[in-house]
Amino acid sequence: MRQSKGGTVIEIKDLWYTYPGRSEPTLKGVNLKIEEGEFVLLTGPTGCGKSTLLKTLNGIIPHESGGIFSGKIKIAGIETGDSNQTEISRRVGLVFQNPDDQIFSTTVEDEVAFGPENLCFERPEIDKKVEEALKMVGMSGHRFDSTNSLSGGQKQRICIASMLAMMPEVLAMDEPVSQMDPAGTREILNTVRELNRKLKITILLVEHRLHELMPFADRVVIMDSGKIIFDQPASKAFDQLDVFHRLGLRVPEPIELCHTLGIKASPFSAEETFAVLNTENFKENTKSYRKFPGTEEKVNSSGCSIENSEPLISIRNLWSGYDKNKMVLRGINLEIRRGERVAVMGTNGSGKSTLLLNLAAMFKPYKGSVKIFGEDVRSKNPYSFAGRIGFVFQNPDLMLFCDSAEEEASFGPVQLKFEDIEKRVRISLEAMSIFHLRQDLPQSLSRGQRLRTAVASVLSIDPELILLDEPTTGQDRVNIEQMMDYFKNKGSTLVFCTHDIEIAMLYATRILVMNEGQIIADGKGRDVIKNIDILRKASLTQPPVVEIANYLGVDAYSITELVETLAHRSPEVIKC
Ligand SMILES: Nc1ncnc2c1ncn2[C@@H]1O[C@H](COP(=O)(O)OP(=O)(O)OP(=O)(O)O)[C@@H](O)[C@H]1O
Ligand SMILES: Nc1ncnc2c1ncn2[C@@H]1O[C@H](COP(=O)(O)OP(=O)(O)OP(=O)(O)O)[C@@H](O)[C@H]1O
Repeated sequence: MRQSKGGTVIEIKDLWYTYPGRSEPTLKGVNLKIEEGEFVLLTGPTGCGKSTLLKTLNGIIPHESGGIFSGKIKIAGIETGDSNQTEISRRVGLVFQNPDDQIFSTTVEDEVAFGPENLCFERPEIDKKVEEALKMVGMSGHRFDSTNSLSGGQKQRICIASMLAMMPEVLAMDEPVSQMDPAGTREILNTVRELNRKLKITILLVEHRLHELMPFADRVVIMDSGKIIFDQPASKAFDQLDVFHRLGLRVPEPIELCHTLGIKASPFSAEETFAVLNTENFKENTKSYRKFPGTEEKVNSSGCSIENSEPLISIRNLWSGYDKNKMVLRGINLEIRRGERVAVMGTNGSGKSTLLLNLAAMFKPYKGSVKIFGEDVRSKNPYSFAGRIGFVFQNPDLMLFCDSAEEEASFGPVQLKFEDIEKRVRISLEAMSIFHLRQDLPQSLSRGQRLRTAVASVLSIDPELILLDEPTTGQDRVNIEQMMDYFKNKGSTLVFCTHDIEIAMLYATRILVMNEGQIIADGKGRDVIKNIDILRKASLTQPPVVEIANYLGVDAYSITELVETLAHRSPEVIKC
């Protein structure tokens, strides 16, 4: 059992860091003090330096990275500048942003055992730690699996388990749950919080989805352009909502709702919001509300005019997988028409990425048929669809191999011998807000910037069908909106996997819910999310605003709709 020592565990003084080859520093005088047992949420716009800061804590920067480093970091009693990597990693566990950068063993068991082995525990103790850590992340059944056979969310669970098996004094986590389903996210964050409380493990966690994290954090720190510009207790963080809005960060729906209604309150849950709204004062005020400023219809209400068009994709009884003895997709029937924006949701490992790979003709069906643009994929070479389908992998790094973002975006148009390459590249880089980074080496961009580079490389071929595997992970609000608005305004046919129900409700014309390789629901978002049994089966939850509407006894699917519903109802009708 760890011994609590009390006091300051992380102390960063005037930290500056410039990556090799860059003229501008990425960290510009960071000062931060964290006490033992604190749970600190670190957020900020994409590319502001969060991952860079985390890498300085476990010594990767500067010990492995090179570059120009100045300032002091004292962590769990040692100075990182004077200590070697082994000494630092005994104290600090870093969960990487990209699980593929962290995982290097071939089996799950070896991966999780690696840390305790290095700490020289006896074999029975190592086995016990592996078992406990896998149990904590819900992966006990995968102990002997190959790490290559894991889905994105399963890989993230293994990365967390590897760190939990060591029980370091400080756990630095870089978007550790970004690819996890909502139920899994909550379970794992509960576990981390429990360890934080019981064992006083200090947590510094980077995340954009504040609504998922706020119930767990003690303190919120915001970075912008390499500096810490905000540091507040979690309970007071949203008193300065303008900071979040100005930086384009996502604000939890209950807080955004209260703000829109002009109520000064920061509830995190639907229940707390209901308590805030269920006051005489509020009910009295609703009498005078007629039209709220800045409310605009955003949620998608229909699958629109596409119902009669020819399907672009037609799938009949599809069985598919990586091994013929273990089918992943089991009897999928699906049609997708031009202009639809389909969100694919469901538990980690339920087969979403595998379905997307089938839609991209990267698999041949084991049983059943897949027709893309009317052509049966069995009789076609996948390359014959080049230029017509654009696919972005869950891990964008798998598709970035050029020397600059600009070259990435021009690769497809060059291969397809388009004439207007320059124009296509510019439009796609601008659409993803990375035109200013066009000369940068993709590997030297932040995760959010790399993901947008990968999307730009697909947009530049202007494909008929766009397939994106979790395109919103690790992005701030502004970038998510910009990307999804682009597809919406262009009328793209888009299929995207996501665990983000709020984004799916805002941008998908249709939601598919998967469970154990089957589609268990398929319809308009507002119909799908009413079915609590389906949501539970697929590890999903209703968006907070819908839960709040349920509490109030009204029908609304977005903040806008809820505000307008409240405005047009007599307060007595609201079932408070
Ligand atoms: N290896 C590298 N070489 C050069 N520059 C880099 C490197 N890694 C990151 N940078 C630059 O440092 C800045 C901060 O990147 P970092 O990954 O720390 O941002 P972030 O806040 O974690 O972003 P995100 O939310 O997208 O993950 C970015 O502008 C990026 O281009
Ligand atoms: N390359 C592979 N080889 C063997 N099995 C695999 C491979 N990739 C995925 N699987 C297995 O197929 C199943 C479905 O994986 P898939 O990646 O399609 O799930 P997912 O729903 O996209 O999950 P996530 O939400 O975690 O991304 C999982 O049980 C996974 O272990």
